[in-house]
Amino acid sequence: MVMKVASPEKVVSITEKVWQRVYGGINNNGYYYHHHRKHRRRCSYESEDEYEDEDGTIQLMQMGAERSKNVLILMSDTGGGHRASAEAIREAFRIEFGDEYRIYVKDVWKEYTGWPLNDMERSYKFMVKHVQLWKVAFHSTSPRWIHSSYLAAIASYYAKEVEAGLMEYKPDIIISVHPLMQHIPLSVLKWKSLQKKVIFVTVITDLNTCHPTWFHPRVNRCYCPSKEVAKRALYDGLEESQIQVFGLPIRPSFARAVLSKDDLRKELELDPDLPAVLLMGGGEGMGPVKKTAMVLGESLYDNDRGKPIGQLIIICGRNKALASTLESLEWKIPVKVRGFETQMEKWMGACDCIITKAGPGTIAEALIRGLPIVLNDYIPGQEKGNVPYVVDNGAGVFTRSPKETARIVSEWFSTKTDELKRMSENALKLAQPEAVFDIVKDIHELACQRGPLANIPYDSTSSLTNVI
Ligand SMILES: CCCCC/C=C\C/C=C\CCCCCCCC(=O)OC[C@H](CO[C@@H]1O[C@H](CO)[C@H](O)[C@H](O)[C@H]1O)OC(=O)CCCCCCC/C=C\C/C=C\CCCCC
Ligand SMILES: O=c1ccn([C@@H]2O[C@H](COP(=O)(O)OP(=O)(O)O)[C@@H](O)[C@H]2O)c(=O)[nH]1
Repeated sequence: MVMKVASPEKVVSITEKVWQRVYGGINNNGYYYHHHRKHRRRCSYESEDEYEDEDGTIQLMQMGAERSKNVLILMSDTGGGHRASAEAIREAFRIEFGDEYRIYVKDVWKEYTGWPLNDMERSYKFMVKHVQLWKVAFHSTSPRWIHSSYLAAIASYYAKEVEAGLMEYKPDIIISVHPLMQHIPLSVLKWKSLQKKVIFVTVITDLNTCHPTWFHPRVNRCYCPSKEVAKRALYDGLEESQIQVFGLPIRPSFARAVLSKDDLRKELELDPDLPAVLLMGGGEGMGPVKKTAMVLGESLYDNDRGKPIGQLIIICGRNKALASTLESLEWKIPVKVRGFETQMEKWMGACDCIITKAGPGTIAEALIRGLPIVLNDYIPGQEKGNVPYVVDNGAGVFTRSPKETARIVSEWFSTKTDELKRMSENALKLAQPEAVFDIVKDIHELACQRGPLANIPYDSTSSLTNVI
């Protein structure tokens, strides 16, 4: 692996100083040299044919390029979607780049700071249960001057803790998949003069009406899952060059799933012939799941013929109380009640349609599987815009009424199978299974474009701060 420093004079001299302090050597051609080491080609500033072998024994190499790069993904379990996206990104890095990147998925706030940052999961659960409270909190914090000043105050209060939390992982790249994880880490990077060393990108996990805290003008990239979100980002002051629209990152197992519906049904012990509806409410099993299940249990049973016209799979996520209540009920139709499932691609692949609250992760996954969607609820604010995203694109319907939901599904399974098929086709048109790969490849490109300062080891960044 070779590198010639092609950056402006100033960078060369800064780098030279740091490099001399750390390793003590730079040759006349501007190549950094290292004895007797060969490495697989990774990020490179120049093409291989510009390689010059000094004397046959000295190998030239890119500064620090032989080590894996550390990627820190910042997330919080406020809902299930942020973790699912973080894991999707981790898996896509592994598939695309093997050991070139070392990935850490962390809630740094929870591990290193104090209240209120370390307790966001509980606070969020409480607020969305009292939905009006969440609505007020979401909208009242939307103006930039409000959330910026609030987050700036928290950043200065927890500066040391956040710094310790970030530096523990010596990140070359920080990826935030959470709306409240831009301002504070970016402030810390600024205070530590690490902005040139560390790449910071945001991967937005809301499909439409996202909160403006997602948009921070100092990010290197802001990955927007839809054109609607990109428009908001531009409106909020991000430059076009900062924005990329690839889609919402979904676990690669969804994109790469190959098993047929018949095989999946066998594996999951489902009825091989009856149409199947999947009922869920995000990672926490939220929304009117119980009531909907009970009405479906009746409406998917044909009383005249004395047999079911469909089967029901209910995934309750982390809502254990819901799972045990549903398990204790008597059903006329085949019903499977499950807790938190790790192989959602299989359950979705085995079903014919889905009923869910308007969680962006579940929606994006269902689209990839071509499942028509009945949206039966949404969290005000960030999930509101997901309803027109699905309905206006002909991939599903919205109703809050469990009775109406049951009627729609019964019709899809009996008299309106053509509508079910049409919606399934529309769902597949909206799907973006490759988004997560496009995102990690773009991040890799960013890492490759970074100048040599990005490769200076963390142990030497105090020297870096002094010379910049
Ligand atoms: C009138 C003056 C008000 C001054 C502010 C005072 C207090 C703030 C109180 C509450 C904070 C409200 C935060 C609002 C911003 C939310 C941004 C957002 O979109 O959050 C969404 C995430 C959840 O993720 C979503 O989950 C969904 C599913 O459930 C779905 O998957 C979706 O795709 C996801 O995006 O929400 C959070 O993470 C909220 C955490 C709530 C933390 C409450 C803590 C309350 C205490 C103090 C606040 C501390 C820090 C927050 C600073 C907020 C500044 C904007
Ligand atoms: O048992 C479950 C339930 C949900 N999920 C995943 O959790 C995420 C839920 O995200 P979404 O944005 O739909 O809603 P949230 O949970 O954030 O409200 C999706 O990726 C689901 O596939 C899962 O893996 N197992």
